Amino acid sequence: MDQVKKGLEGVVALDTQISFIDGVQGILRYRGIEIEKLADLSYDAVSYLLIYGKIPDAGELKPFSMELIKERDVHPHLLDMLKFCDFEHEFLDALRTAISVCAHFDEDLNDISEQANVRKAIRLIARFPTLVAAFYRMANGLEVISPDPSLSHGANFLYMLRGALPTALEAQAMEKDFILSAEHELNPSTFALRITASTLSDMHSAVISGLCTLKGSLHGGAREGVMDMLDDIGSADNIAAYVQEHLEHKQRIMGFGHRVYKTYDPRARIYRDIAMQVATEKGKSHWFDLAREIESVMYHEMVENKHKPIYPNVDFYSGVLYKDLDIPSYMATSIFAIGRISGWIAHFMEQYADNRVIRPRAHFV
Ligand SMILES: CC(=O)SCCNC(=O)CCNC(=O)[C@H](O)C(C)(C)COP(=O)(O)OP(=O)(O)OC[C@H]1O[C@@H](n2cnc3c(N)ncnc32)[C@H](O)[C@@H]1OP(=O)(O)O
Ligand SMILES: O=C([O-])CC(=O)C(=O)O
Repeated sequence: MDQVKKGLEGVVALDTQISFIDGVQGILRYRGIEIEKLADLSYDAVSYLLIYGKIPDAGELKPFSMELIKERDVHPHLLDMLKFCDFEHEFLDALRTAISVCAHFDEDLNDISEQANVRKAIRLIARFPTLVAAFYRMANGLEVISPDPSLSHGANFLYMLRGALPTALEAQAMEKDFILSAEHELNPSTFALRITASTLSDMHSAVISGLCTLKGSLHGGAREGVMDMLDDIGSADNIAAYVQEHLEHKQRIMGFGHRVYKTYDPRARIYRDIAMQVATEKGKSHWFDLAREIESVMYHEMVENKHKPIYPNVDFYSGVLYKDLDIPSYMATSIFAIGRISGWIAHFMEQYADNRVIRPRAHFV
């Protein structure tokens, strides 16, 4: 039997047409298009691209967006049931429960035909933001706000969260956040989802596998970790001690390092720009400045210790952006999932289109 690669490092498990990463040069493409070019599109257009393989023209985008808007509402009974969720912790747990309950309301649940899968996909993409915003309102004793059909995916999310319209820049930042979070080849949650799909289980079940896997602090949960770390560090004077102590005890600095990127994560650079713009608009650059300083200290610590540099990943400046959008850290992973859902759907469809059950071997010792 072949030698075991711990953590499957470098193992190529399947062919995909959905995204491409060059981890040495720091290149990420969705369906052949550089992430830098996609960040200015709408989330609806990028979701269409991921699922159907092409950037939609106006005649394709409009009906797709209309379908998404039509499906934003969630059944009031569902919200009633969700009141029993524990909102003290990461909302990911509530989202996982909500998707499980949504499955019972979905008339197509066990229909695994392509047409039914498209209908379920639209409903899932459309309802993730509604659910997460509703949890926030319920957790804080506020009235749940209905979606506004005139707003984009990102603007509508912030509106449902706050009960007030975001600025144009905030709305743009939220759209970009969803786009940058949408897809990343065979990351752990997508792999988990594809394994579930490969058994010909249904879409809701596969998405729940993705959610459960995204939650971990080495994956999507690191975004919450970054936000909490910024709070723990508090001010620039504390950075060096924090970083040195963590490295000395072999503890991870959240939002740094990546299995595939050996250079700067291209998404982190885009997040850095948008986080800076939002901080500037709000006239409060504290978190952004602190993050820049953490990045610099990390770099110098690595150089001094003759270690390979460890760069910020997608979770670092997204965490900073959320702080400047006044989003609490316990929402971070569930907001990541709002973006990631369209990538998950694309992988679910790709797995179904040319399926073989995913079943590797283990080496008995
Ligand atoms: C959406 C996402 O999932 S992006 C990733 C989000 N996760 C995080 O930000 C958590 C912090 N980062 C990490 O734990 C890791 O970098 C991971 C999980 C992302 C990747 O893990 P792996 O590919 O297994 O990297 P591995 O653990 O082999 O690390 C390689 C070396 O870099 C060090 N290293 C990697 N990341 C970090 C970090 N964040 N802080 C400190 N040291 C780190 C390791 O200690 C190891 O050092 P060594 O060679 O001296 O032993
Ligand atoms: O690809 C990975 O391993 C993790 C990651 O960056 C993502 O899921 O966006």
